[in-house]
Amino acid sequence: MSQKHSNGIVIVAAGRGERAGSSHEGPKQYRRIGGKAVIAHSLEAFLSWPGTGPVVLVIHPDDEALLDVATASIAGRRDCIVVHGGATRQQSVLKGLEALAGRGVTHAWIQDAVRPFVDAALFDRIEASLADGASGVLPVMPVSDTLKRGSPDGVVVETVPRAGLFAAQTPQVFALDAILDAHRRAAASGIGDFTDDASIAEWAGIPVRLVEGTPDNIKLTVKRDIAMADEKLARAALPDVRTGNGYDVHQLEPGDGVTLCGIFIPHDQKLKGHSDADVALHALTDALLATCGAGDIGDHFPPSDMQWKGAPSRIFLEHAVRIVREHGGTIMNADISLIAEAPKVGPHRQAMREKLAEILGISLDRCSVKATTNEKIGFIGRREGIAAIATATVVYGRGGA
Ligand SMILES: Nc1ccn([C@@H]2O[C@H](COP(=O)(O)OP(=O)(O)OP(=O)(O)O)[C@@H](O)[C@H]2O)c(=O)n1
Ligand SMILES: C[C@](O)(CO)[C@H](O)COP(=O)(O)O
Repeated sequence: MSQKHSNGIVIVAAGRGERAGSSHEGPKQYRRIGGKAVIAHSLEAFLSWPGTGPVVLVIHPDDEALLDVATASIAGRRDCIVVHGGATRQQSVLKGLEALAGRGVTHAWIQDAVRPFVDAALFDRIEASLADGASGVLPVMPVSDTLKRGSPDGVVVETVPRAGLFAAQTPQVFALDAILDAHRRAAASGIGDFTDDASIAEWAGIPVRLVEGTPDNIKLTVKRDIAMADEKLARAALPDVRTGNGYDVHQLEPGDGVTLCGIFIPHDQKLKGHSDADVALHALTDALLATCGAGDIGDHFPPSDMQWKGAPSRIFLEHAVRIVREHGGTIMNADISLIAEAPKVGPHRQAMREKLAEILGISLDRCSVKATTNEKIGFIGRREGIAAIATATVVYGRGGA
């Protein structure tokens, strides 16, 4: 059954974070991870989601200034309602729900400020469950460790079957009237040891539907959780730089010239191959494809396919450039080493670099061509073939490859 609803958000942030230990930044919800306070991550996740209505921030009376600093740059922060919490999470949630009442909200989304990795995909799953008529929704992750019950003196008492057991996350979402009533009744009855709102709903007889949580949506509880969250965000902010390499070799035979890096060089030999046998562009094509795991030149242009007979190798390279761009890549640099006894590459090097710059669509200083002989050793030294080694550097955008 589908029903119209409007969402009010309660973000509880009035705890003291004793298990995480103290810091000069204040309790854990004000600690900076990835350059931003934990509570700012959680708040931004909601404010950037279109389904969000009024937001209540439940804070400790001592933390007004910390909240202002932590959320100063967040658009929409000034529209949030700020109330003071209580001595327990349960009491803080009740204060937040009371602040939502009378604001035209049908459903309350109750969120721990200290779950900074909550995401819009989870909101959408919850929303779908509400639209389907759920009166309460709880995001959960199945428990994956074997569970033991221990005695106070540290001895295993029993193994608890884990089938059907889940770890509860937030946001936990309920019809506002029902959960507010349940919280009020629990408080009036002096029951103050509920650690989450789904257990209050359970106590009050409100059916709660499970939806799949998000593995990353962890609660920052101890010091190590905060350090790991910070490292995770620091890693995510690093540019995604990838390097690919490629190698190719073609045999020489009597002829009138070779094409290397797209430049024809008159010579008394030619390179034998299905296409124009430009080893340099072939190696670079492989290097580019390697940066996004897109196979090699043979996968894209099988030698058995007659349409590539005598083809100019720039079309292979252009294809690789397209694939890199489709994966969100920006080519930063291409470097080719040619290994040939002859012809001399030096006089053509500038033209080769210009050709690479044109095909790759990057500046000349990002294109390098080098050459070396093989000191008359081996098949290259005997002028039986020419080889090329290429390296490409590509930066991929987040959400790209
Ligand atoms: N009196 C309280 C206690 C907790 N919370 C909030 O409830 C969430 C989850 O609680 P928890 O991780 O237990 O936080 P703390 O109570 O701060 O941690 P600790 O138990 O280690 O002191 C946190 O966002 C916390 O700020 C709250 O609003 N009011
Ligand atoms: C609400 C909660 O995050 C769900 O897992 C959890 O119960 C909070 O527990 P805590 O005792 O306040 O850490």
